[in-house]
Amino acid sequence: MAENCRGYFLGFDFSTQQLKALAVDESLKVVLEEYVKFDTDLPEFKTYGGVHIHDNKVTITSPTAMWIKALDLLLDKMKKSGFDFSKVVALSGDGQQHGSVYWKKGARNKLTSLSPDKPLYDQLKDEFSIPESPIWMDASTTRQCREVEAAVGGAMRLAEITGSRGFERFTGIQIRKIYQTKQEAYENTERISLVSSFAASLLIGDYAPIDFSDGSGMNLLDIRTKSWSAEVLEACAPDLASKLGEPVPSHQVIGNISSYMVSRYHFSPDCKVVAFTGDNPASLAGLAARQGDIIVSLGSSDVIFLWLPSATPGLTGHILVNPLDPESYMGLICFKNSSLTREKIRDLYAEGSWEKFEQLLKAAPKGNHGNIGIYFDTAEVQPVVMGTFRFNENDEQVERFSNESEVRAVLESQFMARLVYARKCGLQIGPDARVIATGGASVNKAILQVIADIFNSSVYVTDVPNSAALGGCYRAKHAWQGLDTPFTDVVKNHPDPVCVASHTPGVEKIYDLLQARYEKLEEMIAANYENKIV
Ligand SMILES: O=C(CO)[C@@H](O)[C@H](O)CF
Repeated sequence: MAENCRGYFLGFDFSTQQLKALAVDESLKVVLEEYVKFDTDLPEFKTYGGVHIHDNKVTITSPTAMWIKALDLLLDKMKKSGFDFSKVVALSGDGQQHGSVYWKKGARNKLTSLSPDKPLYDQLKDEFSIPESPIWMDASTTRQCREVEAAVGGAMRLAEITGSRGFERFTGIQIRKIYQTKQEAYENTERISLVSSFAASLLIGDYAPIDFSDGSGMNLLDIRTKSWSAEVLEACAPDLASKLGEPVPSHQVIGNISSYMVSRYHFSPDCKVVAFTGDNPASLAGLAARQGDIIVSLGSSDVIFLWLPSATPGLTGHILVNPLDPESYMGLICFKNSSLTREKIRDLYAEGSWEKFEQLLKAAPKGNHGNIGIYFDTAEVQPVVMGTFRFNENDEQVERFSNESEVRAVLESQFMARLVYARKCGLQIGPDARVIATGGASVNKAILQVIADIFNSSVYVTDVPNSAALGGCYRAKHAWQGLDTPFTDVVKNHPDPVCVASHTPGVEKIYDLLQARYEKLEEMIAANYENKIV
């Protein structure tokens, strides 16, 4: 493929709260950034944080058609801004992991014959057998987790095959619930996409395949053979393989842009579309991460992930196929109570101001006088617990802290939890490890300082917070240049991460003790509350 093309590389990020587009030129200079925020730009869907939280508080979905309308809006905004679509030589993208889209019978006929005179939304909004897509925040499927684990020989066996034990948000588990509770709709479904492959389908004008990396977040893909595990599919729902299509390597060119996009937005008909993947695998690419880096993504979910040379599945966290090298892997641990929880504490105790939040944080000493607060506004991934729990230095439960202690407590407990689970996943943070922060909250230096102190490591950022969308650009460029070009060459102009926070000498004594208390207190609340919510 062309070496030094004079074109653009475009990346889409279908995340929980918004749809983003980023484009770079062949020197990796950003030439476009555009957004559609679901709650405010598409208020007719009445989402909060891009989602619908159902009355039982554990069923959480997003309207599939909202994502379609967001793409119409985004492309129109790009067109109005004068973006030259004809210069895009390759594109890719990502979607929030685990979410699923259910195309009803006959939808493919519509998808492959779209009229360029009308928006995608007008033509596709009624083509889904399940109009509300289950997404990664859902925690209503604990029973299905245990059923699928039992069917294949236990939690560890499921982890050995698919890289994870049964997790509530994982797609295969969600499909089992849909088969059990909406069987007619399931049988009226001709294709099940992930959010990533659904987005790619809108761009190629046909069903796009699921890639190995995002497919690793389904409890369905055998992460060693990179094919659907027949026994796990059977444990979830009948005739599932025909609805999923064949998975492909994440670097695969899956086709050219659709004639709809050429006619309506003047893309070049030769524009290549590279398989879309999950948002976290895309960030691994967008950060130009290397083995040894520890990525802390601070967004709607906080996620820790890292490049792994081999698969080491366990009962904590997840092993995914690496999006940049199908023979390598990616370790990942996800936490649901993240940015929205931090924002809630900011609104409750810091008058809604990050500046006030930072002042209060500094007013409380590191270690917070021994106060520990655990804030699970929505059922957490691990443990599956919901509620707010405050403990004083004597491990006595209390109703409330001072405002400054509430602020410090939410950050210290969140990042102690992240370290606890990362260690359970086998993560070792060596003296020269780079902790690279990304995501919306990575612009908040106060938060990064807490991470540096608790992780006992320096924290770096790059100046591109939209690492997932940027990962789409980089992956498109890699496929365009040809896979015999090492990815490190493709991203050689990527800005080096900059150290923005260093560990405070001596605080490890404080946090070693606090961390040990945190683990015991979390185990105690989990024992008392596990699964009481479903
Ligand atoms: O569930 C997650 C990862 O396993 C989340 O990070 C979602 O990908 C967020 F969209």
